Amino acid sequence: MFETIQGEGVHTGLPSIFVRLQGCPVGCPWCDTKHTWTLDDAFLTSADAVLAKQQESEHFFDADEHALLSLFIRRGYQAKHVVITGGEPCMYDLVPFTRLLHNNGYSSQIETSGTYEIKCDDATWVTVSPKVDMKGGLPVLDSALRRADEIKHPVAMQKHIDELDQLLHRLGDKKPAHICLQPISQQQRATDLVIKTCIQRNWRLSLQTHKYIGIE
Ligand SMILES: C[S@@+](CC[C@H](N)C(=O)[O-])C[C@H]1O[C@@H](n2cnc3c(N)ncnc32)[C@H](O)[C@@H]1O
Ligand SMILES: Nc1nc2[nH]cc(C(=O)O)c2c(=O)[nH]1
Ligand code: SF4
Ligand SMILES: [Mg+2]
Repeated sequence: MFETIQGEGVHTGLPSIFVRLQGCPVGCPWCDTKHTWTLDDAFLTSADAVLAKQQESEHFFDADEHALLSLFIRRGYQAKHVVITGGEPCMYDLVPFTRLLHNNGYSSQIETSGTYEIKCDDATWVTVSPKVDMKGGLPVLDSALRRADEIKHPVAMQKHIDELDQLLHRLGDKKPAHICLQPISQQQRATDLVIKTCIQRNWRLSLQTHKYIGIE
């Protein structure tokens, strides 16, 4: 859990509290948060120990929605936007947490792969970064994409754009309002391809801006 600036997608630039939920079975080879994949009780520790981490590790803490809200206040966070990411946050039922946030003056956003059913408040902004090789299969992904406010598609090569085209084709006129392409791992070739494609299609460029400016 940390306070920073949203670095990706439509809300880029917005001060945000990030809550990174532990566990993800999807296994994207280029994932930049591989330390969140395991969910092993051997790494269960206290909130204070996790918040004091100086480097990435698989250690995590257990908290309900009320404990998280209390921690925001105890740590003096000023941001009013909460980004729930992971790992794969939709392994968890996020209805209680997102409702509590909205009742306390926060807005919320979920960053999900679309591999699990999305359970959250209606007012939550949902960003789906589609992963096609997953457990839930295409029905789960299609319903996630229909709920999505924003698609943020990671791209390294043309094949990834072709995959997105197939997904969008299946959705027909139920496409999310915002489609962003995000170069994988700041690679120059991926960035060039994404710029060219965004201009052609009138889609949005999402750079991982936090990585360019060296913040979390
Ligand atoms: C680490 S994932 C966690 C949330 C969820 N599991 C998902 O994939 O959306 C957060 C975002 O980072 C993106 N991402 C992960 N590794 C990346 C990389 N190396 N380059 C660009 N984007 C990456 C994902 O596609 C996703 O949009
Ligand atoms: N600053 C910042 N913005 C982000 N947007 C999505 C992120 C994520 O890892 O889900 C992320 C992240 O890790 N840091
Ligand atoms: S789904 Fe998200 S957290 Fe899981 S491996 Fe892929 S990018 Fe990483
Ligand atoms: Mg990240």
